Amino acid sequence: MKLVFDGVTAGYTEVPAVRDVTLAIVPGEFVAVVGPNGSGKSTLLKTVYRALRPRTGAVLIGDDDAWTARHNEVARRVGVLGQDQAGGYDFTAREGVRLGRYPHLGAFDRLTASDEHVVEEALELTGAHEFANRPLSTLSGGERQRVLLARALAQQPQLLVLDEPTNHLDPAHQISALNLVASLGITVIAALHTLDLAARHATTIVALKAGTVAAAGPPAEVLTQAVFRDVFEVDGSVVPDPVDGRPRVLLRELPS
Ligand SMILES: Nc1ncnc2c1ncn2[C@@H]1O[C@H](COP(=O)(O)OP(=O)(O)OP(=O)(O)O)[C@@H](O)[C@H]1O
Repeated sequence: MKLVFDGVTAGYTEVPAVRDVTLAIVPGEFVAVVGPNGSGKSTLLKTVYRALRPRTGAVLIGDDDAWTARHNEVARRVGVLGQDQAGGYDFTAREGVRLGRYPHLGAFDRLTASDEHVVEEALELTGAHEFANRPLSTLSGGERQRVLLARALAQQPQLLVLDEPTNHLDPAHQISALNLVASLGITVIAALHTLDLAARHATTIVALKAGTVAAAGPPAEVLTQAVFRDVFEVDGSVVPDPVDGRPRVLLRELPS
């Protein structure tokens, strides 16, 4: 599914948190949105999943404006793992994942056997089946994060919006979660803090600085000395991993 930001400005006060963002994301791309704290990553994602309406500009999902299309159509197509999205703590993990099927159901429909199959598959893929019957309130941060990812997958979306999906995850689950979403072949836009993960998993990196796009393109074009310094205020280099040859991002403090 295509995703377009056309001159998007959005925010919470008179000072916008993202300004005049224009990006065209082609179907199947894995876009990592990176940038320092407060640079507007979550705000930009919120304009896609209808948590914050752009003040000016438009967000297009496929050929439809995210904000004027019928809500259910957008909900069906867009899977979301947001920040602080825990909610429903009395649910078990499995019940939480079942919520991912609701956009596909009519008002009085119940989950069918095939819906339940999709739910079980999402639980398995994320490894959340191990604690599927436990209340969400009893899960660790990383376990809950895997349930939220399973819920987004259970929706079988055409576009996945992930706000710091690796938050709370241990190294093995960080890698498996990003491999998993990349393997789906759908369009993914994910706010990521770890540049190394962005370099290894994304097809495109968008670097935000103070709410505007400082650089956008393939990882090798965006993760440059200039961007490390100008956007992140660190020194950095990208080197091939000695084992698999894929990129590794090494960061250092700026020389004083
Ligand atoms: N609900 C809100 N009300 C007012 N200002 C907000 C609100 N949410 C975010 N902001 C401000 O908007 C700006 C962008 O925030 P945003 O959460 O998009 O940044 P981010 O890049 O996701 O940051 P982080 O890396 O810390 O998660 C920040 O200055 C933040 O303080």
